[in-house]
Amino acid sequence: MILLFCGLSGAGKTTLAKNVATELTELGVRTEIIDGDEYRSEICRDLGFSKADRCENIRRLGFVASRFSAHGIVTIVSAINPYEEMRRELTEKYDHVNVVHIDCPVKQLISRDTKGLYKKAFLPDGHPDKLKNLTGINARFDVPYEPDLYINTSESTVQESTSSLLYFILNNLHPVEPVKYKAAN
Ligand SMILES: Nc1ncnc2c1ncn2[C@@H]1O[C@H](COP(=O)(O)OS(=O)(=O)O)[C@@H](OP(=O)(O)O)[C@H]1O
Ligand SMILES: Nc1ncnc2c1ncn2[C@@H]1O[C@H](COP(=O)(O)OP(=O)(O)O)[C@@H](O)[C@H]1O
Repeated sequence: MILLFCGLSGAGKTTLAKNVATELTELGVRTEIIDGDEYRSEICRDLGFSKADRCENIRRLGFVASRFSAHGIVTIVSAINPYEEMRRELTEKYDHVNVVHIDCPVKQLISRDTKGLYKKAFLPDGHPDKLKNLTGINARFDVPYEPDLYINTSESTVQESTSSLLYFILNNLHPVEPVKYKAAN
């Protein structure tokens, strides 16, 4: 099972992925988090934030997720994943993909500003530190069309949001299916 998170920076993706992974592990459910930020400093370090690079990023994360998921591991892809076309591509390509929209109003994100990115996006044009492509401010984010789960982190506590996610995962777990290997040629 793949949980394909999408949501703006600071919405709560990392917090909820880690919390639910802890709870699942305690229940004996094997879980893996594929975090956009983390993979960007490793196998996606060649990628920036253009549309083409973001799409390539999501393709790579989706592929890795599919390998974990094929072994019965609950796999959370925690990335902004801003384009509906990419979410659809992965949903069609791999089995048991669930889109989870981690939502939060931009006004609240600007006040959270956990990484100082929003402050940088609002710097005047021409400022050397200005962030020109922050998703939701000056770069596109497609609101997901009919996500499998919607969580608004401005309306619920971390514990409540974690519980919604945990409930969803436990109710949608699939039995492990044998992994099929294709010969490379
Ligand atoms: N311009 C711009 N826009 C969005 N995010 C930015 C940007 N520059 C750096 N960052 C940092 O990169 C993290 C997002 O990486 P992702 O791999 O999740 O992005 S994407 O799915 O490919 O759009 C994101 O992590 P989160 O804050 O956890 O979402 C930021 O820390
Ligand atoms: N209901 C909630 N769910 C998740 N995070 C929340 C919630 N309410 C407040 N927060 C806070 O919002 C911030 C989210 O940061 P983070 O998880 O790093 O976001 P992201 O990974 O989407 O960039 C954290 O400081 C977290 O404590």
